[in-house]
Amino acid sequence: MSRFLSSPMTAAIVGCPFSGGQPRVGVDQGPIHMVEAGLVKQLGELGWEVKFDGHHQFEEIKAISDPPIGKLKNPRLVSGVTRAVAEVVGGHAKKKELPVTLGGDHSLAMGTISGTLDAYPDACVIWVDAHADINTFESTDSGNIHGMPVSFLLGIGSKIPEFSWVKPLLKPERLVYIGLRDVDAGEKRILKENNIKAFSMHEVDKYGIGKVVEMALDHVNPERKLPIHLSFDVDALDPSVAPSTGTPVRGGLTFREGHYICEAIWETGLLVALDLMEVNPSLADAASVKQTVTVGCSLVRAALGETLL
Ligand SMILES: NC(=[NH2+])NCCC[C@H](N)C(=O)O
Ligand SMILES: [Mn+2]
Ligand SMILES: [Mn+2]
Repeated sequence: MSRFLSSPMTAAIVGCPFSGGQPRVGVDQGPIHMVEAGLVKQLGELGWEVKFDGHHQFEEIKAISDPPIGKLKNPRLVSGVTRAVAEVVGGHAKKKELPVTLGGDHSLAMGTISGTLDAYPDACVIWVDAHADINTFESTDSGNIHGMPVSFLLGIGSKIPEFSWVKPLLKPERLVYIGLRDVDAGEKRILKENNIKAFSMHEVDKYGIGKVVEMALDHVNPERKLPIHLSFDVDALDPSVAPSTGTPVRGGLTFREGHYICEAIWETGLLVALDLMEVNPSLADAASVKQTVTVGCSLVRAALGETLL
């Protein structure tokens, strides 16, 4: 059941083979692997109409010359690609379809969330990740834009002309994190200064995942009536569960905790967009890759209504 989607419910798979927001090759192969693992068919079996137009090639986006801006790497490429993604995701959302964006690196969320907020200005964002991805132009150490999309969406940090298309439509009180455990010092300051609610692994341990999801929803969606964008970085899961990802951090969510989050969000009936990011099939051995791709697909199914009984 979903309050905002048309029936029959349509899921639009947005395949984004993109790696320009971080340095490790291979994350662009994530969406291709998830589709090849049978995701389209699996969602069909759950009762969804599934649209899949093939993977985006971003052919129109050529960053002929893309020197760093400050520390930011591939800025024009990331801007161009995420802008195209925003158009596609926003278009599906306006048609009352559920965009399911497969990454690719998490800089893509600059596009997906812009698209969602274009269609649903009052949407809230649940960001499930080991990382806060909220570095600004000033605070980033790595210069990898996949560690920065949230700051652009909030409109904090120096404005960069190349990213002027990103409207700062996300309000800090409409954002909540679950799963954090590797947050840069500058990011901790930004979270505090902007009063952003975050449930780290410490809170998951302390309260249990059921209570954490409930508290997260109470914060961003107290009356349970706002549309929800779920942005899930597969590195939120423990590396023993999802090893094939570019920035693994130990001490993460268990298989069930990850799935519980997806199931509980689906149960709200408020989901309007989903991202599944940072699956990198070129890191680790074949068995680990298969495990990570499989878990990526099952998280998507859980968020789209698959139940255990
Ligand atoms: N989407 C991710 N996996 N992000 C990792 C970010 C790591 C680090 N905080 C950085 O800014 O570079
Ligand atoms: Mn991450
Ligand atoms: Mn991330």
